[in-house]
Amino acid sequence: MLKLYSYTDLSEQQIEDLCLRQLEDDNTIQERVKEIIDRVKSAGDTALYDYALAFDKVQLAQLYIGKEEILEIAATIPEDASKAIDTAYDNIYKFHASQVSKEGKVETMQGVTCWRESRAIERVGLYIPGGSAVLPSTFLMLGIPAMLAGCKEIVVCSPPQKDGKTNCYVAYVALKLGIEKVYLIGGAQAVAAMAFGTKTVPKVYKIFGPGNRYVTQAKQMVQSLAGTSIDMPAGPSEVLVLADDTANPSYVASDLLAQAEHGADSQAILVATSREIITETLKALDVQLAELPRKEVTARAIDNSYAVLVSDLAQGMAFSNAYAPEHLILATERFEELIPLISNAGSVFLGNLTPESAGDYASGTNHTLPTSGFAKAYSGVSLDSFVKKITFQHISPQGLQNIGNTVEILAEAEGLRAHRNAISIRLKTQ
Ligand SMILES: NC(=O)c1ccc[n+]([C@@H]2O[C@H](COP(=O)([O-])OP(=O)(O)OC[C@H]3O[C@@H](n4cnc5c(N)ncnc54)[C@H](O)[C@@H]3O)[C@@H](O)[C@H]2O)c1
Ligand SMILES: N[C@H](CO)Cc1c[nH]c[nH+]1
Ligand SMILES: [Zn+2]
Repeated sequence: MLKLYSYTDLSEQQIEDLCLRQLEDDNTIQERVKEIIDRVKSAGDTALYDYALAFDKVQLAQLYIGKEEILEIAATIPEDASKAIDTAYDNIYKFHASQVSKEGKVETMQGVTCWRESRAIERVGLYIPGGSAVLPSTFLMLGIPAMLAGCKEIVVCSPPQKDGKTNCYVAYVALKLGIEKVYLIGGAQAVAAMAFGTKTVPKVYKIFGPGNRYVTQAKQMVQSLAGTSIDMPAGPSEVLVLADDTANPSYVASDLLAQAEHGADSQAILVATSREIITETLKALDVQLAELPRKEVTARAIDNSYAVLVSDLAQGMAFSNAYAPEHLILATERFEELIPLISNAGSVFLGNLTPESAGDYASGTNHTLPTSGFAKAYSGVSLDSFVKKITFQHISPQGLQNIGNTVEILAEAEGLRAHRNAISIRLKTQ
């Protein structure tokens, strides 16, 4: 059952506390992940085989499946599933291809020209979750922009399944993306392997992808331990639904449950402008929950969630901005007027016919998004995440005359004579 709060009765501190995600056991997780990272760093592949046995309960013969096996496994995909993947692929491709942009050159002063060019990050690592559910959709969300950006080496890790392989959906996506190896490695050990490299797993410059708390913690740790860059902390899924009396309570309940079913540490928050919407949504939620195959785990996430009663939509938006949800659903016909009020959210779903599941799989936007309040400062994955922007400049003889003295004076003001000289020597000889 969802706990219920009334916004007007909450103090600022209580709102802040409500916006904290479940943080119990953080120290234990940190210690365990550090141990895993250290062991992968020192023992390499041996550690990876050991962890596959310990956590995924499989004795692997090899740490990856190669081209032949990918082809064989992909061939077993049911036809309706391959068609659905094709459609999702096309939409995600179209949306991310539209993000390819070229900036113009800018003459900041006559003869001084500056510009930026994008270059792909050469070696990237993609983590595809596969613990409680295997997520080939994440493979599309990461693989398509990596390919569009032109990344030369794309290393893919996903936990091995019970048969010591990956499933036909992941294999089919690998085939579509032209990826010839899928490493059968999950959790913090996969992140460590890609960050430090092992005999089998190539070291990468940047690691992408969502995952459970072990994966997310490991990504955060390898930034300082291995100097590896990461996309963002993309941990347990969460949703905040802001509903008014134009919402359909059954739809709202289905959206809350959709994110709750990801895992017990997921959160589904209902913010509503009337008690009636909350009551009706909770009724629908109970009915729908009882029918779900993952009802135990989903119910645990619901226990970890709550509803907030607000006086109007603007107050609801204030709470949403404080919470900074990974997904924000505006279950109201008045969504247009709320758009300018949104300051913190990973991805937003507008109106009563736009379920968050559409974005999870197939509409085109990326589903790898910041959780735990990180939407206050991070964006979700996009094509930009896979490139660096390099700046260029060129100065002509006229430009040197125009800018020279400014640089000389500023260098002198900082007491950096050699900087000044690099200009003066040129001015004298021109
Ligand atoms: N934020 C996003 O963009 C986004 C997108 C998709 C999924 N998700 C989230 O990704 C997560 C996927 O989690 P998952 O667990 O199903 O798969 P996962 O692949 O992230 O994790 C599975 C791995 O965790 C490791 N592990 C499990 N128990 C462990 C333990 N006790 N100690 C050390 N390591 C352990 C194992 O190595 C296992 O292979 C969910 O929380 C889901 O909500 C987030
Ligand atoms: N909702 C997840 C992002 O938080 C993405 C996903 C994949 N499959 C289903 N859902
Ligand atoms: Zn989802």
